[in-house]
This record gives sequence, structure tokens and C-alpha cells, in this order.
Amino acid sequence: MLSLSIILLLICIGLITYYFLQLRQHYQYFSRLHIPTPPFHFFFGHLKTLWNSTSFPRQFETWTKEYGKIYGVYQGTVPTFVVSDPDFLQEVFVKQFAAFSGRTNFFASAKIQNVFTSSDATWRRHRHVINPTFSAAKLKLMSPLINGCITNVMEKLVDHVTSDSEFNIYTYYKRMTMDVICRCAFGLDTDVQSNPNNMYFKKVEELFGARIRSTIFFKLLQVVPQVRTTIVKIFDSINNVRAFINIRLLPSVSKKQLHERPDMWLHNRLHSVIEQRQQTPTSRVDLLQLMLQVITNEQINDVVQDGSKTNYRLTREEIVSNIFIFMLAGYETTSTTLAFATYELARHPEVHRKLQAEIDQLPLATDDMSDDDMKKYPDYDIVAQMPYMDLFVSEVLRMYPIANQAIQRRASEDTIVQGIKIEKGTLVYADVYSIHYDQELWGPEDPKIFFPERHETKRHPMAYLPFGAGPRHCIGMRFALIEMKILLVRLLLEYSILPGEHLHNKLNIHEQPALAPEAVWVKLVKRSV
Ligand code: HEM
Repeated sequence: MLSLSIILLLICIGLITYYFLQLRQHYQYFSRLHIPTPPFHFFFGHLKTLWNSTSFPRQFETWTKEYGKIYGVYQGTVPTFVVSDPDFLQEVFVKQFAAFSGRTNFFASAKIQNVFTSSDATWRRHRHVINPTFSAAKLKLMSPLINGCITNVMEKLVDHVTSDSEFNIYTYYKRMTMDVICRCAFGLDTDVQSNPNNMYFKKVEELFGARIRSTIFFKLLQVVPQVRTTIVKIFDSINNVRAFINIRLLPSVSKKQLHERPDMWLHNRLHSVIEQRQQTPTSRVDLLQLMLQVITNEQINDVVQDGSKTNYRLTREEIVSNIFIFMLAGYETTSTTLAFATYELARHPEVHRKLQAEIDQLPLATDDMSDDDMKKYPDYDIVAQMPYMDLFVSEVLRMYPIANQAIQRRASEDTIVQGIKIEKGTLVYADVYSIHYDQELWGPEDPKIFFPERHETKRHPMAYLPFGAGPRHCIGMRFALIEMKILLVRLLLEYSILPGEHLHNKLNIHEQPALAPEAVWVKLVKRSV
């Protein structure tokens, strides 16, 4: 008996020693490569410092000042290169994309993948199906749908103009962008603008407010990625039980629902979006239609795909997962950029005047004109021809790279970049703040100053990264730009934006999970053109 206990004790000691030796080995990764590293804690790596900072990107920016354009951090044990050298990034994001086609594998354990969370062959399959969604031809067809939602927001704004009071315009942008993405991508008339209590909208909002990164659960998964799959499975099972009770059992008995995680709530309800479309088919080829054209009930094994793109299929669960990610990405990013654009317009009367001057020159009909050549609302063709608008929006996105945390790649094989050996599984993170505010890349005007004309000068191809870079750049970029520009044209054609008294003190920019202000308080004044 005693000898058995001793054997067990020795095995335990052996395993612990082996684990610590492994950790030690992991933590020598950067020193072996002679890459500088800020001080870190055994077991946590740099996570403790990152958790205590205002945001990961801001901490990376601070470290870049001390450790240079290429340095390393350990997220738990995962080595991460933090890079603000544009040539190095070009190599990773563009030239060697085949070796860097994924992002962090944080979601790899999730049951169902989508175009954002997947990697390698699975990602190629998703992206191939979804890519045609926002072609130029499709964007042209979407302009009336976008304009319809913008007409709704313009009607809502009238109340604030007549009452001559300052108000938080960001709230209106969020509702509008949710309606736009749902209408254009899924043919869904959510009308969140008239019904802000729409449950889909509330859950998406809840998801962004959830500060998931600060939860113990999230932190544990970061430190010990090995237990990720098991823990995620346990959480998913609990949520599935809750969903079953909420959907099947409770409705007939009680209105009170058991709490489901907002992401799980959405996943569990989005099936009805598919059913709705299958019951009422449409001739429009939107994102949902493209995905339904390739739906399959069979299991897909990407490893043994024959490589023929015509065979690319999506399962029902994958379609749901893509709807989910598009609702999220399509709504938050665009409304936040519009919020920052409005903030900058309220602060810079000169920029505001120039943009209005360009808008006033557009071939748009006013109410009393009936010229057939004139369009009532700006569309794809009109907003595509606005040089100053381009400069303005680019400067907003340079100063506020809202989704910068997504701009990272994971090595799917061992490779060498600029003479540095990068092992499979290593992350490369673009330090977008350091790049977007780099005097060498963006001078001679101080990059801290809002100056749209700086974009007239040709810059390094990797100096401007708000939508990422390479084959995996933002799939909704052109859609977002058209939507934002149409909104700005119609807003500034009718109103001038003035700063509200609370503009600065209620801005409260935060960065978890994406860069966003709390509120943008402005006044709208009717123009007398
Ligand atoms: C101003 C608005 C937007 C910004 C700043 C933005 C930014 C980004 C960034 C930085 C990425 C990561 C790119 C990379 O890793 O290289 C990304 C990916 C993505 N974005 Fe956007 N985005 C915006 C609007 C949209 C919209 C409107 C949609 C949907 C209609 C969308 C859908 C996506 C998707 C699905 C991905 C993942 C692409 C992939 O991994 O293949 N985004 N976005």
C-alpha cells in the first residue's frame, strides 16, 4: 500500500516537473530568437499586465515605444509577435498568407465555425461562398435598401432638430446599421429604429456590453488553452439545456426565461431566419441566399476536400453562425465609425465646411426639382465619386481603427519572415496604433492631428490598416463605406452638426472588445441652402 502511494506521489512529482520544464521551454521562445520581450510572469506570461491595462492594443502601443517595432509577448504560453514594421507585416499578411491564414485559435474549440473564426481550408470554403455578397453590382442593387433605412433615421432625427436640443446621435446610428445589415444581407425587416426593444438587437448589444474578456472564465481559457475544448463543451451543454427549457418548456407556463449567454441565445434563435427565407423565397441573391444555395445536411470534412471550389458547401449550423457574425460585424463597426466621424465633424468646422461644399456639388435633386437626370438620394455611383469624402472617412478610420484587435494572424506551419524563424501556432499581431500614429509613415503633419489631406500622399501599403490586409481583409469593407458615405451625404445635405455641451465629457472611449465611444452628444441645425 505504502509503495503504491510512493509510486503515485513520484508520478505526480514527475508530471509537475515535466509541466514546469515544458513551460520553461515555452518561455525561452523569444530569447532563443534574440527578440526583445517585456518582463513577464511564469505561467501567466504577459497576460497579468495585459489584463490590468486599459486594453491590449494600448498596452502593445506602450511596449512598442520601449521594445521597438518587432517584439514578443506570451499570452499564457502562446508566443505572440507584436509588430509595427510595415514590411514585416506585408510579408505575413500578404506575401506569405498561405502560412498565416488563421487568427488566434481561441474559437477553434467552438462547435461551429464561421468565416471570422475559421482557419485554413474551412475558412477558404466559407470565404469562397460569401465573397460575391458585396460585389460592385450587388452594392448598386443594395443602395435603395440602404437609403430606405437612412430615410427612417432621418425622420427620427427631425424631433431633435425641432426641439433644438443636444442628443446622443450614436444611439440612432446603432439602430440604423442593424436595420441595414439585416435588410441587405438577410432580407429581414427588423425595423429596430421603430422598435428598439427588438430582441435580436438587444442581444447583440448585450454581447458587446458583456466585457467577456474580464471574466474569470475567459481568463482561465487564455492561460490554460489546453482545457479550452472541455470547458467550452461544458458551458455549451449548460446553455443548450437552458435554451431547450426556454424555447420548448417555459413559453406555455411562464414569461420568465432562464438566462442564456447572448451569443448562445442568438445562435439558438437564428434558425428561424433560415426557416423564414425557406418558406418565402426571394429573387434577390443576398448573403443568406448565397449560403442557402450551398446548404448541405452532410458532414463536411475539410481535410479530405477534393479542392474543387464548386463542391464548397455549408451546413445549416455554419450558416447560422455566419448570420450571427455578420449581424455583429455589420452593426457595431459601422455605427461606431459613424459616431467618430460625427464627433470629428463637430470638432472641426473647417473640415465640416469642405465636406458640405463637396456634397452641395453632387447631382442630387432637391424636393422642388424634377430633372430626370438628378437622383433623389445618393447611391453607389454618386458616393463613389467624392474625393474629399474619401479623405475624410480614411482619416476617421486612421485615428480610430475600431476593429484593430482582429488584425492578427496565426502561423499554420513553421516559416521564416525577414530572417526570423516563426514556429507553427505563433501569433503575429499588428500594432495598429503605433502604425497609424507613426510620424515616419504619416508625417509631416503631426499624426495626432485630424488632417484628411494627409491621405492625398501615397503611403506604405501597410501604413493604413483599419480593414486589415491581404486575402483575409474585411469582407464588408465596401459595403460599410457605401453605407457610411450615403448617411453622411444625406445628413450634411440637410443639417449642420454642432458640438453639444456634453460632447467631450460623455465621449468616454473604451476598447473592449472594440474601440467605441460611450456617446456622441451633438446638435443638428437645419441648413438654409
Ligand atoms: C467601418 C466598418 C468596418 C471596419 C472598420 C471593419 C474592420 C474589420 C477588420 C479590421 C477585420 C479583420 C481583417 C483582417 O484580419 O485583416 C474585419 C474582418 C471582417 N469583417 Fe469587417 N469591418 C467593418 C465593417 C464590416 C461590415 C459592415 C461587415 C459585414 C457586412 C463586416 C464583416 C467582416 C467579416 C465577416 C470579417 C472576417 C473576414 C475573414 O476573416 O475572412 N465588417 N473587419
